[in-house]
Amino acid sequence: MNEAPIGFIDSGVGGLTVVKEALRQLPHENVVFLGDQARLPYGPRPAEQVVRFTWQMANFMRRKGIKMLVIACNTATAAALSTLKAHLDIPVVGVIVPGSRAAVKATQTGKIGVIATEGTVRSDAYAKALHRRNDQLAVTSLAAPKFVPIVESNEYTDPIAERVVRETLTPMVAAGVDTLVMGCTHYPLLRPFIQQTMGENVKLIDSGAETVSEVSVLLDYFGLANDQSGVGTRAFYTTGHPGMFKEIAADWLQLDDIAAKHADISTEADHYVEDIATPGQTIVVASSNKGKVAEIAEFFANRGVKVRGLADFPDVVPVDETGTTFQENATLKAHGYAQQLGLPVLADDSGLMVDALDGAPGVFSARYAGDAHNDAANNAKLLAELGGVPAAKRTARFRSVLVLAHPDRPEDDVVAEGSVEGRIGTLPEGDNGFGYDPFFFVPELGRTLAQLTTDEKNTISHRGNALRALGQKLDAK
Ligand SMILES: O=c1nc[nH]c2c1ncn2[C@H]1C[C@H](O)[C@@H](COP(=O)(O)OP(=O)(O)OP(=O)(O)O)O1
Ligand SMILES: [Mg+2]
Repeated sequence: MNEAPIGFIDSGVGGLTVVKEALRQLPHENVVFLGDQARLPYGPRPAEQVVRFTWQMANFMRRKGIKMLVIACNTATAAALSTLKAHLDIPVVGVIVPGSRAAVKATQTGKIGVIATEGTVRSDAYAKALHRRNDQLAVTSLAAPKFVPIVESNEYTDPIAERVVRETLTPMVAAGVDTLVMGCTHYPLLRPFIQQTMGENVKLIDSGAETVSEVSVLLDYFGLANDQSGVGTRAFYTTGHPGMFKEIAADWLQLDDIAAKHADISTEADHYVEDIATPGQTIVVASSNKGKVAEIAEFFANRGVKVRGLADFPDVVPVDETGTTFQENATLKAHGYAQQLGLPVLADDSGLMVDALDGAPGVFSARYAGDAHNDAANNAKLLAELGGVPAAKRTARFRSVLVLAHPDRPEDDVVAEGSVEGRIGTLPEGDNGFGYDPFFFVPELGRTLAQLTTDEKNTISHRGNALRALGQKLDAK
């Protein structure tokens, strides 16, 4: 457990100011970061929506098996900290209390300023936290909605940033505070301009940095600190484009080997769900098709779940596909293997449906050219059958039906399906994938499925779509 990572979540790159401090104060700890850049900024959004987005990030993090969750975002802390704390059985830390505590400690005159997003200012969370400690404090709050976009667009060192900071902070300068809380984790990237505008005597409080001190205390308190020596692992995810993220992260963290990955959290539950697949969990996929198993394994790897195929169970007796529909065959396979193995089993039955061939080969896709699984023979037959059919009439789709069966609860099947539209080419293109992939051209991508990586194929394929639908059904249960 102590080697489990600490999870940091934010609406964007701002949370990296917290991660930076964590890498400095807690270098042995393993760290996972997620920035929801695709839906940024959080500041102007209604609190109810911020709560839902924050749950999606938290559920993504739970799949990574984190031992502690840091909400490295003031807007999300103000909106969602209490509900996350109430439901999760790991420590959850927000940035507002540590920032307030540091401000109370720093002020001499009792005049404290807070700059934050509209959402945080509207919630009044800082003023409340400060007044809970000392109701004599004079608190001036100011929303700075232009700061987050400047940081996210990587312009935080530009002259334009200097001007925006100067203009925004004019009322704060007039308030005569001696301590200013940077109540948004994006703002420390603008620190030089903020300090210059406020004057060198004003103490700036970095709420994120203060939070890491709190994390450090809690790790010891709960006996969760990682005793390993050496530098921990760092994993970075963004819901946006990894390119821009990497640039800012590399600059700010002074790390040049940042591997940032795209994360799709749109299918995560936007509320608390009790059972969530965590690392160490294994799913048995009822398939002897290596390509299929590899795709399903890749999908679940992003969620921390290991996948085993039938190749791992050499004694299992093959189940015949005697059904007339994908769903019948998937059900036969899922139950046949679940009974034999005594484990929950996920089966996929899939196939290609070509319009010009009235939906053939359909459920017979695997044995189109005979009994054996012979991709080359199947593709040759497909080309022969389509001989002379012009490109515009070669429309087709792949379909996948998934059935998840439990050995002891046969009535509890979860069924999901997905499809992808395309066109059958005349020459094979690409070496990845399996089956009919080299001939399945996807017009929107200008490539065949065999020209995509497994990850890319999953984002658009029938199987990927079916897996996402399955995930949603499981989360809703
Ligand atoms: O993404 C795909 N890319 C290319 N071809 C595909 C795909 N998805 C299904 N297909 C075609 C080929 C396969 O041979 C047949 C599925 O038949 P299907 O019975 O579901 O699978 P299978 O016999 O290969 O393995 P198993 O039954 O052990 O899971 O449809
Ligand atoms: Mg089969």
